[in-house]
Amino acid sequence: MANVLIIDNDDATGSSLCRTVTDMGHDASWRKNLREGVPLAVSRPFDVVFLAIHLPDGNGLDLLPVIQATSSAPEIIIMTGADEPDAAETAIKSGAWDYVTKGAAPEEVKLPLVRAIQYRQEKLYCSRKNVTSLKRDDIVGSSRKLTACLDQVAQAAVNDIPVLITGETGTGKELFARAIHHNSGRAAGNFVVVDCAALPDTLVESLLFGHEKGAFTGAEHGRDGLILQAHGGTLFLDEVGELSVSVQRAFLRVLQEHRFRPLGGSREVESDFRLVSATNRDLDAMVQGGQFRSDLLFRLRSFTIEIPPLRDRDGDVKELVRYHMDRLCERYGLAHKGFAPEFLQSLAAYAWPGNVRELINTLDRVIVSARYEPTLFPKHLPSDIRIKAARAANGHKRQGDAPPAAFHGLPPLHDFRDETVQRAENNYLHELIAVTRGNINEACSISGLSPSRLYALMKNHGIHRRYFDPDAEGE
Ligand SMILES: Nc1ncnc2c1ncn2[C@@H]1O[C@H](COP(=O)(O)OP(=O)(O)OP(=O)(O)O)[C@@H](O)[C@H]1O
Repeated sequence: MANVLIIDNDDATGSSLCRTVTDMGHDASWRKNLREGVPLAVSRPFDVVFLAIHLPDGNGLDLLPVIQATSSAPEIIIMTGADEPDAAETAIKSGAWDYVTKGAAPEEVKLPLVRAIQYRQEKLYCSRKNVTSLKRDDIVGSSRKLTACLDQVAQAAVNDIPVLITGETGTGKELFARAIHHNSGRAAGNFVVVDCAALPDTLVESLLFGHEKGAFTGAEHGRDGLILQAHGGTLFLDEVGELSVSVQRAFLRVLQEHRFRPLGGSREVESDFRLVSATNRDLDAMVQGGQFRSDLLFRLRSFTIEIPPLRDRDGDVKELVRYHMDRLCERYGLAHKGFAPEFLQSLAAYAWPGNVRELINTLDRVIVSARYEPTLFPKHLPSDIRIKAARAANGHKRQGDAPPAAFHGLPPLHDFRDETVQRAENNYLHELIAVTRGNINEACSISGLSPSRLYALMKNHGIHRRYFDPDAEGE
């Protein structure tokens, strides 16, 4: 929630702005002259100040530098009259964040305000970035696009504004929502998931708001709803696009006031939760089609994180395969497996319409087909995946796409050698784990390495030492 100060003597403009700001979930203070407005800006931290130019006791632009010099250094949005074409230019030259015309519709005021708040949050994040190290939870991948999303998680974690996570099915939206929670100041509170697609119409209100004993037939005990369970923590609305219109209305009120009345209750209760939502639907199109409330959408997406599909994340498939294959082997009590390079190449060539979830399901099928065999080859892949991957590779050739760099000519020997050694070492280590079934003495005796050298090599390759040392903590 941001703190916004309005300095304007015009009653209609001031009250309309106050309403818009509070409707967006922020705190609004309103003063009608510089005599009261400027001392307030000095004494209390504000994020944004809406400042009129012509005020009863002076020109707002003259005091703009004073407001900017306060310790909270708020962003200033100047309010100009429709008949002052030069005022906008003057405002920008004076270092204001933006300007709006007095009497503008609320929608026109919201965007500069959202941007100013986002800018401040990013600034705050950058200043804290050096001391903040993100807990990635189980998020695997180091592609540029995934790393950019992790940066956004870090930004979202240091403030409390609502976050909307978008992306195709199976891209990891829930995982990212959990990462925001675990890295936030609310990590000690609950992370409560509301699966909006699975809320039965008849029970939705009691599930969300809770109920008192005897509120309806069969309510033998009172019960807290999901919203109250999220008090002090994070409420995650998964598949938010599936909320029915009547529940959207009820939710909007809860988001505005953070208060609600349980079914059968006589008093309202309060819940201080942070909201994160996710969807794979086009909510703007749903607003256009009348299926989603625009005022609710506005509240949900103060900050947006768009998770890219797996096919656009260069190199992540390989990392995900190693990570999830190791977890699956552990779950089935199997020794860890090595990979033939062609196995990984086939997986990387496939488009993964179901994204990471489809990849994990595929690996599950691979385990069934490979069982105790220590190395995975393309033949272990389900045939539909092999066929689609082969078609995708052929498609590239037929369409005359530039062939991969390796086919043009040779890379520099130095790069080629390094990459080959790295790959060979990595395969060797996985084979070693598989062959020795995690017996460190046997692994040292086969490889001729000391335990410390072996552990160091594993660390270089991002392979966890617990494969040989089950008591090892996460690194
Ligand atoms: N980057 C990642 N690293 C490791 N595992 C991942 C990653 N992304 C997703 N997963 C795994 O993929 C599966 C699907 O992820 P998740 O449920 O978060 O996707 P989603 O986008 O919320 O899907 P949906 O839209 O269908 O609800 C989960 O098992 C999750 O742990």
